[in-house]
Amino acid sequence: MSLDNLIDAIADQGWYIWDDFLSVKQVRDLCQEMPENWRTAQIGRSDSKHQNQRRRSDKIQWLQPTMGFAIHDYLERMEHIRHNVNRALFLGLFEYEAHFAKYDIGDAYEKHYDAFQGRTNRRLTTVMYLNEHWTEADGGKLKLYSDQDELIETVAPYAGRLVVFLSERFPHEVCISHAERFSIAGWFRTNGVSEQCFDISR
Ligand SMILES: O=C(O)CCC(=O)C(=O)O
Ligand SMILES: [Fe+2]
Repeated sequence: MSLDNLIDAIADQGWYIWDDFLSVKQVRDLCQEMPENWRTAQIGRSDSKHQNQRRRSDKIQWLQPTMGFAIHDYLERMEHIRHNVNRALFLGLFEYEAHFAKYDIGDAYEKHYDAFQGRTNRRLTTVMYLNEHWTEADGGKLKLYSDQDELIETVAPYAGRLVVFLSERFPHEVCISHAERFSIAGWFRTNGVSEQCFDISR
């Protein structure tokens, strides 16, 4: 698993799973820097944001490079990916935004797209998992579907594993979690204007 494999997989199939992207130590360091003040996650753009506990029940906290060394390091790694993916695939990825997510027992995220064509500038989704002792019984798997709604892959949220996929192409869901589940969800965005609206939503 490597950056070259990631680039080839995104070009060929649009998604990639990178196991051991981070070491156990790097995952632990990130967990140490995870803030405590979780906010209920929201769905949709700034003008239509609403909280919908049925569709999405995770709590989030946006990453800032100033939050700590491990977070800064993680954002640097994403910057490295952004640079190399742009160079190889000309996706025009301009910036990266990411939040920690916490799913308590019983939490889930119903099937959704991270981006709708022409309506947001999220192009490439990343999910980093932080669950060191995850087992089958803990549930919380990510299911990735094709745009014809066929199940492509079921992904357990093992620590160190990074999932990357094109935000507009793959509906996906987080199955009900039976244990506390931690992750960093992030999006590479293109710059700017879509359908005459600046998309500055978070
Ligand atoms: O945590 C995951 O596996 C995916 C989360 C997700 O789909 C999202 O935050 O948009
Ligand atoms: Fe998503």
